[in-house]
Formats: sequence, C-alpha cells, structure tokens
Amino acid sequence: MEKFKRIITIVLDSVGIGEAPDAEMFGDEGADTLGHLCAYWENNLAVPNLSQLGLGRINRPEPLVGITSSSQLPSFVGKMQEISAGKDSMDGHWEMMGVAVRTPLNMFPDGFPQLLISKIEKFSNRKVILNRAYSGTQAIYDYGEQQLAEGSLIVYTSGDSVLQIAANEAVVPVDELCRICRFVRITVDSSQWHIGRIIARPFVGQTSTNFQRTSNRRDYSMSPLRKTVLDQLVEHNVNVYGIGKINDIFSCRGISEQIHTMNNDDAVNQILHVMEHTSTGFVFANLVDFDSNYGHRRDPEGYGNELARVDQRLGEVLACLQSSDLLIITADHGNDPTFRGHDHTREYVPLIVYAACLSGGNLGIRPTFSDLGATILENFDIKAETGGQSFLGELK
Ligand SMILES: O=P(O)(O)O[C@H]1O[C@H](CO)[C@@H](O)[C@H]1O
Ligand SMILES: [Mn+2]
Ligand SMILES: [Mn+2]
Repeated sequence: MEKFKRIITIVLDSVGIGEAPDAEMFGDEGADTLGHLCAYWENNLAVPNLSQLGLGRINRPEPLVGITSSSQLPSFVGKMQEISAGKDSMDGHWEMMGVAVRTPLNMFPDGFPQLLISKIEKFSNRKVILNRAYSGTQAIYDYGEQQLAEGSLIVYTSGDSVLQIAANEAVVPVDELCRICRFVRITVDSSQWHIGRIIARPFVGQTSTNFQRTSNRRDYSMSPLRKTVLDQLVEHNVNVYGIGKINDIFSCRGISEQIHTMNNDDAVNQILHVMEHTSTGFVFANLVDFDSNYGHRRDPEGYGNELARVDQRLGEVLACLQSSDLLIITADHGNDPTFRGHDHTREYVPLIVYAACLSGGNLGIRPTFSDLGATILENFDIKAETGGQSFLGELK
C-alpha cells in the first residue's frame, strides 16, 4: 500500500473503553468510561459517526449499549493498553509519541512541601491557600471568595502528578498567573520534586455562585525525557500541527505550528482549518472538554451530550478527508463519569483507524500506546526507537 501523505490523530481526552489489566493497582477496577456512559444513556447516545467508524466493533467484555456492532466504513479498530506508570494526559500523549515514563512521578495528595510553597509565596508576593488534593471546581467554589478578597493563590493537586494554581483573573491577571506557573516549573525542574505538570487555572466571577473557569488554562509540562515521535517528524521535515493542549503537553517541542483552542468545538474548527490548508504532515489534536468539564465532574449527562456534539462534527472531518489521509481516533486515559472520586481512571483506550482506501479489519489489543507513534514514523519512513510496534503493515 502507498503511504499516507497526511495523518490526522484526534485524541478524545479521557474517552477510555474499559478497565486496563492493571486497573486494580490504581484503585480503578471496574472503571469503564464508554461502557458506563452508553449504559447510562441506554439506547439514546447519538454517536452515528463513531458507530460508522466501528466503535461498536472494538472487542470488549460487554458490548456498548446502543452502539451497533456492524459498521459501514472500512475502518480498522482495536484498543491500546498503557504501560506508563501514571494515567495523566502527559503520560498518555507521551507514550503515544514513543516516550513512556515507567518511573512514577511524585504526587502530593496531602500538600506540597512547605519549602516549595514558601518559594511560590516569595516569588509571587502572594499567599498560598488550600494546598492539597481537591476537585478544581470545588476548590474555587469553596475558596474562590477568599482568594478574590486576598489576592492569594489556590494551590491544589489531584490523583495525578500535577500542581495547579487557580486565581481569579480580576485580581491575578492571566499573564501574572502564567509567570508564576513558569517559575514553579523551573523551580521544580531544578529540584528533586519531579512533578509532571504545573497548570494555571484562571477563573472569573464575583461570588461562589457564579465563578467559572476560563479557556486561559495553561499547562507547563516537564520536557519529554527523550526524543518523541514529534521531534523525529520535525527533524525529518514532516510538519506537525499541534491543536489544543498538545503544545503544552510536549513543552513546545516537536511542533511546527501551535494552535491553541477555546473548547472542543473550536478544536474541530482548527482541525478542519488545517485540513483545508495543508495536504501533508501530522495533525495532532486534543479535545480536552470531555475530561475537564465532564469526566472530573462525574457528569455522565454532560459527557454524553458532548460526545454527541463532537460526533456530529466528526462528520465534517470525514467529509474533509482526502484519499491520501489516514484518520486515527483514540484517547489518552479514562475518566469514567460514573466512577467514585473525581480522578482519571486506568483504562484501555479505543483505537479507530480509517482511510477511504482500506478494506477494514481488527487491530486487536495493542500492548502499548507507542504502537501509534511507531506507525506514524513508519509511514513517514523514519527509523527511530519508540518502544512500540507499527501496525501500518496491517492496514489493508
Ligand atoms: O479538578 P480539575 O481542576 O479539573 O483538575 C483535573 O485536571 C488535571 C489535569 O487533567 C487532573 O489531574 C485533575 O486534577
Ligand atoms: Mn487527558
Ligand atoms: Mn484530567
């Protein structure tokens, strides 16, 4: 088969497809983002495009309620298992791009060390409040009024290796919050703390009843430990278009064009824009709203509505595909909106691969997300170690 001129990979952030074999180690046995979502919606989850792309053909213990197991499009489907020590977005995306982090990064559920907090307070000249694991929306609900009155910084974390700082845009301008987060990134990088991401979480509003987070969120990730598939592509003159938080997750490395987005709808607009204006390269897009607005909020109603909205827009992406394009749809981890707690869940992720020239088939269970990166490199004739096995040869 001829190689593809362009590969478009869309990451539906947190749309997992059932507990991974090691879910128990994460306290996530029984988690099943898509399975529980479909069951919650009974037969009313309207995802015709994902269904046509073979979502219901992915092998799993129980069929997805209401999703047809026959599909008209000749796609290849499967699921991928994560080998990274963590189950955060950074882990998932890095592993897809050939860099699995096998040593766990540090987590601080009971709060970050006083030394780090003091450094943040000294640099920012602002007081740090909260400092422990908390839901981000609950944090601004419970502490937002204090933060607004004091001009302090709400520092919190989760079940991931993240340090998040929430502050009202009215008292801590976004630029200043980002400057503080960059300072924390540099400070953490030159220490023993090993934290995956520092995240700026600006919000607006006057009282706890109307506080709202804004799209000015910024993630400051560690720099990838080794060369990623993205680095390899750019070095070999293959253009990489990073849409959504891709740029943040890869610490700006290996990306030819960085496209920030406001929400999932905007992300699809940007995908379509890039597709209309290029015909070669690697388009890598993340649709974060499933995770941040619905998964962490344990909101299956909102999650399903969002999946239906994105599904509808996938119709536009399909219509825009050229004959030399390969479309890949996957996810970076689970975040079951019906599960206990409010953290990511250790799950398989779906793997849907479509091009008009294919006859369709099954890719089985891929033992690492890195199979995706290996496939991309092979397609662009680049030889480099990813830790994964390319499935390019299986696409017929
Ligand atoms: O509760 P919110 O602020 O959405 O935070 C979530 O966002 C982080 C990044 O996905 C996760 O680690 C989790 O902490
Ligand atoms: Mn994610
Ligand atoms: Mn998340």
